[in-house]
Amino acid sequence: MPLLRKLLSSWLRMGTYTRLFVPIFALIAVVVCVRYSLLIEAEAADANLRYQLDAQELGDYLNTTLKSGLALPDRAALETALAGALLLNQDASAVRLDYPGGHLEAVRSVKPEPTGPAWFQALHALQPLSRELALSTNATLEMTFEPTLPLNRVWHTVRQQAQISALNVGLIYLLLGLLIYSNKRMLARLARATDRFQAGEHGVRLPLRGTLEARALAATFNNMAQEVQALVGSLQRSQRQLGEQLAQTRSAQAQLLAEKERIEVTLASIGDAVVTTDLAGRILTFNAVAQTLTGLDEAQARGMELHQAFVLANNFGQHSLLKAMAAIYAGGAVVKAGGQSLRHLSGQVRMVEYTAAAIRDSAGRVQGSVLVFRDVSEKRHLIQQMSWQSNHDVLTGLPNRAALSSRFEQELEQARERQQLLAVCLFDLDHFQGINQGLGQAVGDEVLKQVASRLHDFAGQRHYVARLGGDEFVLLLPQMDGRGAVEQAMARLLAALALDYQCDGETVKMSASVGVALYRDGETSADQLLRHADQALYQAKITGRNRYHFFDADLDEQVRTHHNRRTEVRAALRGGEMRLYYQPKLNMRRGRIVGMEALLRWQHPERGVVGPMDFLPFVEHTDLIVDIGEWVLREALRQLQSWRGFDPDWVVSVNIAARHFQRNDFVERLTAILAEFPDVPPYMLELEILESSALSDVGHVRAIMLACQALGISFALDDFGTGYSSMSYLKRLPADVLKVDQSFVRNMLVDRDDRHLVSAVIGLARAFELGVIAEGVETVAHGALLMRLGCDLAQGFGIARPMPSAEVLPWVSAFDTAPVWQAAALLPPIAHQQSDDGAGRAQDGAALAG
Ligand SMILES: Nc1nc2c(ncn2[C@@H]2O[C@H](COP(=O)(O)OP(=O)(O)OP(=O)(O)O)[C@@H](O)[C@H]2O)c(=O)[nH]1
Repeated sequence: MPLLRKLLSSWLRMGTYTRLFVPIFALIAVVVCVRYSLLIEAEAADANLRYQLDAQELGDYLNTTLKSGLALPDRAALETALAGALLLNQDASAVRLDYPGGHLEAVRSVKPEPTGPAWFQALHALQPLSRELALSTNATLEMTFEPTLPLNRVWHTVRQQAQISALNVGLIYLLLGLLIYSNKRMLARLARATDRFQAGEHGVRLPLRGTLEARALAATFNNMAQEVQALVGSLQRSQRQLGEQLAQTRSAQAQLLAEKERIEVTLASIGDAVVTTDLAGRILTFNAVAQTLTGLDEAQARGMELHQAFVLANNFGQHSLLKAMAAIYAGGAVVKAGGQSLRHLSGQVRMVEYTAAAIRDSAGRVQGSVLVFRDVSEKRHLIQQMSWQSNHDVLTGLPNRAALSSRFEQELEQARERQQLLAVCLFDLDHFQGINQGLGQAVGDEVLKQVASRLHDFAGQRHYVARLGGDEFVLLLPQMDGRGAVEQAMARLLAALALDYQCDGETVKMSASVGVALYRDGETSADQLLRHADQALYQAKITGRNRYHFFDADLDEQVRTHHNRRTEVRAALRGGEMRLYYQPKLNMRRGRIVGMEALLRWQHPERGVVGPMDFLPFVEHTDLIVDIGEWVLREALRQLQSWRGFDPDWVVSVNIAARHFQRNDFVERLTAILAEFPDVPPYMLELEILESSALSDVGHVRAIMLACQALGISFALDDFGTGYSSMSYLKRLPADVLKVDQSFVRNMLVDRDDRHLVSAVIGLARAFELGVIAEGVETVAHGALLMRLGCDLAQGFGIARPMPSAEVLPWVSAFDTAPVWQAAALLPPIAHQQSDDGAGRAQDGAALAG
């Protein structure tokens, strides 16, 4: 029993298919055993019956057959009969005849082999037979039978049946197996789909195929999956919504927290004092500034009534505060008050302004109040300071332009009413820029202060002095007795201003120029008077400085013209009407163009091309010349950028005005301009400065030249020979090239002095190892003489006129060194001391040119 239970329990643990197969197999085995034991039994019985009958029949046959042989007795016949008996019955193994004449025996020599297996033989379903027959004539016949053949037949039948059965069973198992396999596959698909579904793939579906059951199962699964998917979808949606709501709530919470924190931090760090109270006026919060301004800390202040902590020094202020707070608690509007004196715990009083407002809940009900106040003592002070500054010049302490303007109106009004003389004197220091540049800004400031002080001392109570800005001052002299008195005053003042200035232990020399405009009567404005004084000042400046000049109505027109011209030139520069023309520079001996001189032209919309002499004089003493110079530099560099590919050895020279060149920031700005054209090497640029401009401050000019040369730029001294420079000056100026002025070159063929001068300049250049170029070469004869004097470089109308940039390259390409130049180059040089003779020979050159 325990074994049976054990078997049952292990069977129950098996899979469905194994569980199904085991009983079927057992059942089939039992059926097969029963069926084949019955079959073997039936077949053996049948075979036994036939076996017995065959033995019986053989006995009967031999009884009959042997009778005649025994009667004779014929031994041979008997033997034949016995042998035939073995042939007739295959089961008979031996036949023995005993008769009175002897005995005979026939034995089967080859016994049949059993075909069945050993176990079958062991069944002994048929036994060997032995029969004895008593024949008539005292003879006995003994027959022996072996059941081998009938048993083989039984085994044959059983085996055949077994094969058929095995085939049947095999087929049944196969079909069953197929059925089970397809079910198993379906279940596996279901299991996979279920797993995927479980893993979150809610869109998974089973294909509707296979057996009816499989399709039904797939449909059921699919329906279920669909419903679950819909369910999960809606669950996820609600979860998402919930999540979003949660996130919103959290973010709102975070915002609220941040807001709260911000408010707290703001309250703590705000520059204003903030106090909040409840409806009874008791303090709830008291920020850091409130604590500083009142001297109370928060713990002390909390719970106090507002007016006990926020104590206003005067009774009226305190009373107004109480009234305002009562109105606010009753729902009143915001109250602002300025100029209140707040008493600190220490007794100190500060100026404050405050704003009080109600704090309301969401329904609009008043919950308390907030009082914001700030210390305005500093602000007041600042306002006072600003008001002073708005009317005064900070450096000198004198009234400024704004203050002057209102005072000027008053003085003018008074002069008009009383018919008195009012003198408007505009002072400008002479070459003040030089003080800044040479001695520094601080010394410049000090000089300005001392000038202001001297003017102020002179002005006293009666007159009025103001600083307009820079180094310009205005002095108003009201109630003057006449032009003579003004002249005397000016002379005295200029003398006072020309006295030495002591700055930081240094003695500074400085003078001033004054422009004076007089108001006698009539309708004129302060602005106009100042303009007139300005024009007079201009005259004082151009007539030598350190002097006064009275406004002259005749000159007014001329100045006005200058002013208009300046305006026009400025507009032309801005409007893009300026052009650069280029004049080629030729190495006459080599017949090669070595560069260009960039020359400024104004492409006037009405007047056509205007030369620089017609407009530069109006602007050369103004900063406009700097703008023009920088435009020229940029334009020349832009042009060089495109010519670089044509000839990288060209040098383009640009004229720089003295005012531009001597500016403090010249090198800095030039560096910046060069940086805008990184493809142009600085050695392609040459700056031409007038010899005369270089003479004004050799030290300064030299420093600028050296700084530019460090950048790679070269220098030419223009119009050389006209500036009367001394050798020592020339020695100090690091020029690269001297440019012989065209006025000498032009006349050198006919004027001996000029020829001497040209020769001297060339000799000077040689002595100082400088390059030399001659301008004004109008004929080949000029060139020939220059080459003979030792100057191979030249420019002038004889080579080419200045031309627009677009014409330069075609001109250079077409330029052909005429044979006359080459012939001239072959002429022998003239020794400098022999230049007189050379002139004669120069005539040969002229002849050649002709
Ligand atoms: N130290 C100092 N310099 C100033 C101040 N305001 C302007 N400047 C300089 O004053 C100079 C005024 O120069 P200008 O009047 O144009 O020229 P200048 O050298 O006096 O030459 P002229 O007037 O033609 O004689 C400029 O260089 C200004 O930079 C200042 O407050 N302090």
